[in-house]
Amino acid sequence: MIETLGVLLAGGQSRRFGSPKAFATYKGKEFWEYSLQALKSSTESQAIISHPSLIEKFKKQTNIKVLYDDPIVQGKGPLAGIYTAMKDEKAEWFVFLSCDIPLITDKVLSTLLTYRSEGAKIIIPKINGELHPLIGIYHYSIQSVVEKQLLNNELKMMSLFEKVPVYYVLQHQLGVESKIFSNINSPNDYVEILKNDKIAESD
Ligand SMILES: Nc1nc2c(ncn2[C@@H]2O[C@H](COP(=O)(O)OP(=O)(O)OP(=O)(O)O)[C@@H](O)[C@H]2O)c(=O)[nH]1
Repeated sequence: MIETLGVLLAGGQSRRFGSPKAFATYKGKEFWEYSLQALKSSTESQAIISHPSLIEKFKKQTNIKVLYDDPIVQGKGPLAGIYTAMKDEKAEWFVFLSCDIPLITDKVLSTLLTYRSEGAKIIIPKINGELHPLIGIYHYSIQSVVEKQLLNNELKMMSLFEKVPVYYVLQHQLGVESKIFSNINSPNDYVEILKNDKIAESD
C-alpha cells in the first residue's frame, strides 16, 4: 500500500459558476492544473475523480488515472468523491483537493502532511475560523464512517468531523497567506480574483 495518494475532486456540477469550473483559466493554466500540480509535488501517486461527462476531456490532457463517483453515491457531493477514492484505491493517507482553488500551493499540502503523527484521522486547515475540508488529509480507516454517512444521506462534511478525530492546522502553522484558500464558486468570485491580480500587477 502506498503512503499518500493525491486525489483531485472534480466531479461537481458547477451550477453557480455556470460551466465546468475546473477548466476555467487563470494565468494561462486551467484551475484543475494548479490543484494537480500541488498534489504531484506532495504525494506519491495521484488520481482525478470527476463526472462521467468530463472524463474524456481530462483524459485528453493528462495521463493521470481518471475515475468517476461510484454510481451508488453519484450526485452526493464531495463526500461521494472521498468515498469512491477510498473504495477504489489503496493508500494509507488520501490527500483531497478541490479543483477550484487556483492559488493553492504544494507548501500547504506538505505542511498538512507533517501533522499525520498527531493521532487524528483527518487534517484540514482552519483559516480565520473557517474550515477547508477539501484541502485535506484523510486516513483510509474512516471509509466505513463515510459510507454510513452517505447511506444516511448525511452529506455535510461537518457531520464527518463530529465522528472522527480531526486536527485543525492554523494559518500561522502553515505560514501562507489566507488568499491561497480562496475558492471560486461563482462568476463573481472569478472576476474578483482576476481583478485582484490586475491591482497587484499595477502596484
Ligand atoms: N467527485 C466529486 N466531486 C465533487 C462532487 N461535488 C462537488 N465536487 C467537487 O468538490 C469541490 C467543491 O465543489 P462545490 O463548489 O461545492 O460544488 P459544485 O457542484 O462543483 O458546484 P455547485 O454546483 O455550484 O455547488 C469541487 O472540486 C467539485 O468538483 C461530487 O459529487 N463528486
